[in-house]
Amino acid sequence: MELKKSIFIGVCALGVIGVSYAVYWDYMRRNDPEFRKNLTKRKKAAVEDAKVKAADFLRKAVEEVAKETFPADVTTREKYFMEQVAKGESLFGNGEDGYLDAALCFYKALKVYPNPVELIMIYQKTVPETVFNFVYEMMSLEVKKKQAEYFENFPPREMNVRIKEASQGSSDEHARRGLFVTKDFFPGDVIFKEQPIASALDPSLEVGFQSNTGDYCSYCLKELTKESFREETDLFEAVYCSKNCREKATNEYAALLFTSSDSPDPESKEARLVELVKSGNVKFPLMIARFLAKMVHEETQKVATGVEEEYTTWDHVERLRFLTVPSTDKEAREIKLLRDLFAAKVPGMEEFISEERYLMLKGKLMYNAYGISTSRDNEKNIRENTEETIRSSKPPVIGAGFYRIASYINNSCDPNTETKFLNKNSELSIVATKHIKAGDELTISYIRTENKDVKSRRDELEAKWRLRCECTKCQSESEESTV
Ligand SMILES: C[S@@+](CC[C@H](N)C(=O)[O-])C[C@H]1O[C@@H](n2cnc3c(N)ncnc32)[C@H](O)[C@@H]1O
Repeated sequence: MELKKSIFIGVCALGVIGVSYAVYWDYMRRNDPEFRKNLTKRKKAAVEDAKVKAADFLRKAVEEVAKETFPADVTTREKYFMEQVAKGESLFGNGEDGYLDAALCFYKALKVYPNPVELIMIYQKTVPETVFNFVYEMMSLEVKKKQAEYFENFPPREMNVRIKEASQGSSDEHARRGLFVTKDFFPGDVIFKEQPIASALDPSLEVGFQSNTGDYCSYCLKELTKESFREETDLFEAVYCSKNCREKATNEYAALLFTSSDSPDPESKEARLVELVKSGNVKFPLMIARFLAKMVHEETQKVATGVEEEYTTWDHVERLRFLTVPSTDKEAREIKLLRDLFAAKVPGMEEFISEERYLMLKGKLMYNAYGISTSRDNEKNIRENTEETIRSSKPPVIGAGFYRIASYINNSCDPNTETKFLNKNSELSIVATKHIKAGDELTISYIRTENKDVKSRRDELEAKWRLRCECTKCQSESEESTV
């Protein structure tokens, strides 16, 4: 048979099969319940299959985009942005088959747009809902990926330390992290330096509280000289050592917490916070207020500038271990005060400051903070601190700071590092006191250990940190005492 003829017969046969199949299918769909059930099942399976394929596409797309380098200069970024948006529009214009590819273009456009938050809002109004959901899903996948890789990206490599499983420490699996060095250090070497996330002077040392012990910068905790820059900016009557410190404090928290006014209302919420801190000589409610204000500032900055840090302050804090602070009347008063204070200023913050979150935050700050020692005069008569859980530094301790990396250092009663405040401000330096080899864990003494035997050291650590010290010194001394 000729090739042409056989093709003709073949096509006719296919046509007949096609028509009879359509008739059969329609008949069965209307009359056979079993067939209808199977059909629904198959439809569901097809939807599921499409979902799996879409999820797979989106996951791979996020991984690929993470490897891409985007144009650096403004003109090429703009050109790239316009290209991606135009391509995305034409893809979704072709119908559902183009939705995934369209979403990828819009996601890539987000990468070079100066204000991503604004662009997301534009997308929400202008692209089909399914496409928008795909873009949104890619953004969530990116966030999840970043969170999962947190300990690979943080601390930055140049700091020569990594956060890993610790060799000693609590049996609680969440408490087993520690800080390890990636190169050798020798006694006296500064291993890394770190600025606090939040800090506070001992309230009795704030000038507005009529201290007679000396003046310290309310922002960086540096001791002030006669020539120091001084400007009282708020209800707190804080003084600062430089314009820079005043500006930072104003931007990060003071403008939000303490609105400046010539005759502050003593009944105002701000005044009540000052009174609470002052009367109890407690810095943690103030540190928490500053921390929350800083978070708000970070968010508003992000929206205003479109520039986003790789990890937010909350991302850092979330991973830190803490002990639960019991809820007493004191905490209830602090919570109420902060909720009232923030409610009037930032929508949503009142709900955010739940009892659970406040106690968690207080626990994180209290059990991770370091004492700050910036005074040049060791003999100064500094009022006894009422919040003793902070990890001690050499006296006199004039305040406390909460740090992202140093928080991970575990206790040892024979430590290989010590804290120093080399710039005489709240910048913490972790300094080697021994030869530390690459891969070794860094340790610090949480308490002052001079003239204390294993029992008193363990008792003190138990009382303040609820930890039974398992450092090598305590282990060997407790073995000796049982022999
Ligand atoms: C400030 S955190 C240190 C980092 C913490 N290991 C982590 O995983 O994030 C303090 C907690 O670490 C544990 N820890 C630190 N030093 C320890 C030691 N010498 N013996 C037992 N547990 C210790 C205790 O659970 C303590 O409450």
